[in-house]
This record gives sequence, C-alpha cells and structure tokens, in this order.
Amino acid sequence: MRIGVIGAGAWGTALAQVAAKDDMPVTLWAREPEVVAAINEKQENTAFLPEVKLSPGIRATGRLGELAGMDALLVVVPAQHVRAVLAETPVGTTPMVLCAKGIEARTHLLVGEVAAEVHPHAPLAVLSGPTFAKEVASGLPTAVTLACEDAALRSALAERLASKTFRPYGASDVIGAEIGGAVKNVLAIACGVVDGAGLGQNARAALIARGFAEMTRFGMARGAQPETLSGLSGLGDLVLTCSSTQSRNFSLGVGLGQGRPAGALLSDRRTVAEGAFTAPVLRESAEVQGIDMPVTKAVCDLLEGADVLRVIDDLLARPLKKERV
Ligand SMILES: NC(=O)C1=CN([C@@H]2O[C@H](COP(=O)(O)OP(=O)(O)OC[C@H]3O[C@@H](n4cnc5c(N)ncnc54)[C@H](O)[C@@H]3O)[C@@H](O)[C@H]2O)C=CC1
Ligand SMILES: O=C(CO)COP(=O)(O)O
Repeated sequence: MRIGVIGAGAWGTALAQVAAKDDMPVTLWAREPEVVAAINEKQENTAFLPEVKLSPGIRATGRLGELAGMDALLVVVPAQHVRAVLAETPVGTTPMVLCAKGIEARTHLLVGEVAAEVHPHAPLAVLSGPTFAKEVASGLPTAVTLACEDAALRSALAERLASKTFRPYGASDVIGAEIGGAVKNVLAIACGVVDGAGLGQNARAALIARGFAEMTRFGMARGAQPETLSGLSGLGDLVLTCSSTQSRNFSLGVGLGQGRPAGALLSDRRTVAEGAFTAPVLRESAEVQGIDMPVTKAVCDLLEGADVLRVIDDLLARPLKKERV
C-alpha cells in the first residue's frame, strides 16, 4: 500500500515516519519549501519536528499533484486548512485517513465531513488518540483508534501502519473518534489555565472529569458511541493532553492562566493550538443544539480577553447540580 501524507507539521512528519517502517517509500507533502529541502537533504524536519532522524524512505515534495495514484492518503493539515488543501489534491477514490483534530469554523463540520464534501467518492477513516508527535517519531510505544466503517479497509490500513511500537485499535465509529480529538483540545486549554493560575491538582482532575462529561454530552448529541468517547481517541487523549506542557493547547492555557493576552500567545507561535480555533465553533454548535458546555464557554471567554479570576469565579459559582453526563 503506497502512502502519501498531506501536511508536514510535527504530526504529519511523525506519521510519515510510522508509514516508512522498514524504509518503505512514503511521499510527504509540505507547504514550506524549506521543509521540503530539510527533509530531503538532512532527513530532518528542522522547522516542526527537530532532532528526529527521519527514515530514508520519506521523500518530501511541495507539489500536491505528486500524491496522485497513492493507495491511501493521510490528511494531516490543521483542521481550518483541510478544505483548501484537499481542493488542490488529486484524490478521486483514494481512501483518506483524517488525522487532524478540529471542527471547521462557520460550517461546524468535522474534518471527515469536510473531506466528504470535497471528495465525495473517497472512502474515509479517522486516526486519533494520545499521540505526541515527537514520542511517536522516536519510536516510543503508542496506541491509537483507527475508525473506519469499511472493515476490510480498516484492517488493511491497520496492518500497513502497525509496528512493534505503534498499535492501532479498530473501531467503526468515525464521528466519535473525531469528536474526542476535537473537544479534548479545548479542555486541554482549560487544564492549562488551572495550572497557570496555580489552582492545584484537585482542580485539574475535577476539570478532566467534568470536561469528559461535556465531551460525552456533545458527542452523544452528534451520534458518537459512548465506548469510543471513553477510548483512546476520547478519554485517552484527554488525559494525555490535559497533563503535559508538551501539549501546545495545554501550554496556551498555562499562558492564559498566568493572565497573558490570548492574541500575544497565539501570534508568538508557528505551531498550531487547534483548541483555540475549535472552542468558538464548539460553543456555537453546542448553543444551537441546547447542550450545556460551561468549560468550553469559559475557554472562549478567556480567548476573547476576559479576566482569568472572574472566569474561574463564574464557573465555580454556578448552581449546584447532580453529577451526571
Ligand atoms: N503535534 C502533535 O503531536 C499532534 C497533532 N495532531 C493534529 O495534527 C494536525 C496538524 O498539526 P501538527 O502537525 O502538529 O502541526 P504543527 O503545529 O507542527 O505545524 C503547523 C502546520 O500547519 C501548516 N499550515 C500553516 N498554515 C497553513 C495553511 N494556510 N494551509 C495549510 N497548512 C498550513 C504548516 O505547514 C504546518 O504543517 C492538527 O490538527 C493537530 O491537532 C494530532 C495528533 C498529534
Ligand atoms: O493531539 C495531541 C496529542 O494527542 C497533541 O496535542 P497538542 O496539539 O495540544 O500539542
């Protein structure tokens, strides 16, 4: 199975490394000419995944046209750019594996729904889970959810990507796998805020549990299965991203919790913190459907410049309620 990877940020590069096991050939599309040059000349993505020696099987290109004729395409550009990049990519009926985590602004569509609009004849799968790119690319043990309605395609993709240290678990719930990854990024910002504001470990654990209830409410309303949400792509990734400054979303939250302005924190970075883009869409989408998402709303308020202590006070001052999803 010839694999093409669309997007050479940290995660696209790490997934190219996974697919290039035993030096199998992989074509990796990068938007930046300097990334193409660094990968092909130094076997390193110095801009987005420095200090990882890449497999000689990986060849980078700046031309999306070179992805024509692949057997599967991994789509790893940030969620807000998926539509534009896929519109330029020769896909046809080639299966696409969606690996970005987010919801498109304005349309409220998940990445898979965007991909289906742009290329309606391509079968779809979603790969998601607790996966810091650097650890994956360095060969540390990792497990992911690989969701696809077509069982034969799911097995073929799992076999092609699996290795001693990369273990895909199959699922058929594509929507559930996507929702976990998109929502956890917003909750990771909230957990970073708790850390940055010095609110303690109890508060962080409470936020993970109540955030998971929020993810579950939203996911169930969109047709996700509860067991997917409590699996690797939901709870698994939530726990990872809410616990470590390796997470860009968590780190953004730490800055917000320290009272630094969102605009400055976001303009300082070349890497993507998807939760900042997902939060307002998630709030809108939840409001339309009448779903209560107080943590998401608090993250939006902070991104829009609200005072951190006031936002925390407001969250804690809500009426007492039953513990249920
Ligand atoms: N880094 C990680 O550990 C993981 C990231 N992801 C997800 O993978 C997706 C990609 O993230 P990363 O690879 O981490 O990116 P990154 O933060 O390492 O790099 C930014 C990427 O955005 C691309 N980009 C910037 N402007 C663009 C535009 N106008 N059009 C198309 N592409 C543009 C850059 O070319 C670069 O590839 C995100 O949805 C992220 O949530 C998922 C799992 C792990
Ligand atoms: O999705 C990720 C880990 O699974 C990466 O998280 P960040 O985007 O917050 O760094």
